[in-house]
Amino acid sequence: MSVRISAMSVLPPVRKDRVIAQLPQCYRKEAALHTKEEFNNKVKTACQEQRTGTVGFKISKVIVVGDLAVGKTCLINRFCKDAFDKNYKATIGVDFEMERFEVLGVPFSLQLWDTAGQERFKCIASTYYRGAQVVIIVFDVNDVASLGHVRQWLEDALKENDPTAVQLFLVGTKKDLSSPAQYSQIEQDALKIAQEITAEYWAVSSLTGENVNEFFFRVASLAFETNVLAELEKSGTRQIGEVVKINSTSNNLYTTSKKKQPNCCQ
Ligand SMILES: Nc1nc2c(ncn2[C@@H]2O[C@H](COP(=O)(O)OP(=O)(O)OP(=O)(O)O)[C@@H](O)[C@H]2O)c(=O)[nH]1
Ligand SMILES: [Mg+2]
Repeated sequence: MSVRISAMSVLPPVRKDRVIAQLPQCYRKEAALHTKEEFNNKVKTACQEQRTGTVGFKISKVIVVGDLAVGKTCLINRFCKDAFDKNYKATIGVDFEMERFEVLGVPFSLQLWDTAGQERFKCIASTYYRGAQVVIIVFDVNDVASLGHVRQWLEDALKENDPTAVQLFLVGTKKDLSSPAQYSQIEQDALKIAQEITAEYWAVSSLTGENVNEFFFRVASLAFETNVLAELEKSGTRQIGEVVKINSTSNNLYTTSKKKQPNCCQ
């Protein structure tokens, strides 16, 4: 497909450690968006046959929300810069990072929006919530109150988005600071909340890096899978990447364009 080749030649190649060839597994089967071991077959075939349409050009918007100082910025910095700062510097409004991946041979990008948890910056931050395909709600596994505020963060994030089109993750941070006994206690509550709000649950440490890459790879993979499936659905019987024949009896294009677009990407 000529368009794809030209786009790939403009962009620098994706980093070797951002190449995803297998579906990364969930953290807890009890609270996962799905528990399949491999990428969806339709998705695999579409990628092999280069029938992924516009997915290769897409940038999925991911918003990261949660109480102040739970570790949102550190989580993003550990993944994007492999860095950790032990000093707290509040995020004012928002920051964002771009991460490029290659999933099943197809380029795919995440735009990670790091938002402020502090009340006084919240209204600035919330203006950036719109158009998110993924919402990551962060809490501190050593701070029960931050877990208690998860539903409020969810409500705020969903006010700006189509709840049916959003993939939700619940992430407990600072795992390095909790003892196994303390951790397993809060995990019970977190799993319950994750199930109730249909979120996938993860626990990480940005200090040690535990599960940070695994988590973001999982986010990229599930967002990618959803995008390809939406693209396949949109194309219906029409083959993505093929020339669409338009003639007087064909209203194929119009029916396609009337369909609801997935609420992702800007
Ligand atoms: N031990 C440990 N400390 C962490 C971890 N993640 C973050 N911290 C510390 O927690 C504090 C707050 O981290 P931030 O990432 O700035 O928190 P935030 O959620 O971005 O805060 P706001 O921007 O105000 O919303 C900092 O002092 C970090 O060093 C972790 O995994 N382990
Ligand atoms: Mg921050």
